[in-house]
Amino acid sequence: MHLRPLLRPEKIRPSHLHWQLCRPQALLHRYRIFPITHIHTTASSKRPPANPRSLPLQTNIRRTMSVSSTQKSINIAVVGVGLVGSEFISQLLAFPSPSPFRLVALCSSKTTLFSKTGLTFSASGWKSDLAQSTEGVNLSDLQITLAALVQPGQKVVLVDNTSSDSVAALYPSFLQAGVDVITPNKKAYSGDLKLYEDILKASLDTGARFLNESTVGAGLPVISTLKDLVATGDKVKKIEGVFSGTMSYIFNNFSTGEAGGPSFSSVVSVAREKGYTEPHPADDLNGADVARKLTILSRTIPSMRQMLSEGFVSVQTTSLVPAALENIKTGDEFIQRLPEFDADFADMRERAAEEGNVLRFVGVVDVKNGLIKAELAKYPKTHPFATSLGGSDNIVMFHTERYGTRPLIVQGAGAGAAVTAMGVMSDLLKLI
Ligand SMILES: NC(=O)C1=CN([C@@H]2O[C@H](COP(=O)(O)OP(=O)(O)OC[C@H]3O[C@@H](n4cnc5c(N)ncnc54)[C@H](OP(=O)(O)O)[C@@H]3O)[C@@H](O)[C@H]2O)C=CC1
Ligand SMILES: N[C@@H](CC=O)C(=O)O
Ligand code: NA
Repeated sequence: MHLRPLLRPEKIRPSHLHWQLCRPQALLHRYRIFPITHIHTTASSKRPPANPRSLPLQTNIRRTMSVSSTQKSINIAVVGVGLVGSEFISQLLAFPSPSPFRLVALCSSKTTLFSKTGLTFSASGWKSDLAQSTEGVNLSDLQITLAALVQPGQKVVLVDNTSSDSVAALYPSFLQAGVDVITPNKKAYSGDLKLYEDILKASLDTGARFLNESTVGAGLPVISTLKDLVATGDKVKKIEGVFSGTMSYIFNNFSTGEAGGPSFSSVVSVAREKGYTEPHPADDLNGADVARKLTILSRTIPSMRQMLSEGFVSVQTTSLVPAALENIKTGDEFIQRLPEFDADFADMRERAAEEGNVLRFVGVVDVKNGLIKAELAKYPKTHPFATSLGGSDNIVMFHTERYGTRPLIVQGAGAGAAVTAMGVMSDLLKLI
């Protein structure tokens, strides 16, 4: 087996973006059943219709959100026009007129389009206009330009649809300038603690908001649910579930509890084609994506945030990336080499199936015991993690004082462009 060796015993702080790594086989002997008593599906995994006019009722609701004669449109600058960014722009431009939003800037990694009165596009569309722009990308300049647009009653929003650390590092300066920040990018909220604290401070100083619903569970209401639980004084005891759309898709298809099945590398490829993976699929398979999500959730719970900032808690993370593939630079090469390890993964699957189990990649934030972990575990094939999840479904169970023995459960598609962009749009609507 060529999986990552066990690294011990140091405590690694999520604030420094490292995770304690464990070898999955060591953990596969564990057998756990969670007391699930109620499953409430809060979001559909169906892709929303591209044209809002096809839903008259929805259109009416959205029309009430359009800007009134006294209200100014919200100026929006979008950085990152990949899978999620492109879908976000489609959803934004599909808003019925008069829209409460005005798109003032678009930035790819190479070019920029800007108009303070609102961008208009040629017949060939925004993608081609952006590609043909001769203006390069300078986000410090963009910050100064957007700051100048902030006025009393005039909101300006940066929507970061990249997975870039360097864009994330600029959030405090945008927020200090009064620009709201909305993003599905996990880097700022799960990375260096100083950056996270600078974001909180800048937001407090200016009242500019930072919203990141899509960083956990894509469009599923996970962050907003947790914030509501905390803000209303409930005590969160534990959060557990399947937090990765990629890992969910992989194991829902790879490990069904029956002998045999598709190769590991083939299901990873399909997850990538469907747009569930991070730009580099190793960031999903090494558990880092789940560890980031668990860190984001933990920082939202005051007692956990305290423990994290004091270095008392680490995120124990199981990596599924074979040691030989750890330093592969591109996603394409990683996918190309993965079949070399199919036999190892098939072996894990067969051993689980022989015991009547399936493999699932789960995450736990155990507030009571100060424990955070992302791991590959075995579950009986009758367990809800085996029977109730399909596609890229996430399931997140909040065990709290008020919810007692019946956890609050959020379940539905947890990755994919349509549902992620919807989460970004829902954050935008919170500003109206
Ligand atoms: N896909 C999903 O299901 C989900 C994704 N997310 C998050 O959403 C974000 C986007 O994901 P996704 O759309 O799938 O990824 P993509 O790789 O498709 O898109 C990211 C885009 O960001 C661009 N980019 C990178 N750095 C910069 C920069 N400095 N300035 C401007 N543009 C830049 C890239 O351009 P180029 O290609 O030229 O490098 C690329 O087009 C990520 O943070 C991801 O974690 C969150 C939840 C679910
Ligand atoms: N790669 C991530 C995308 C959403 O955060 C996942 O698979 O969950
Ligand atoms: Na979410």
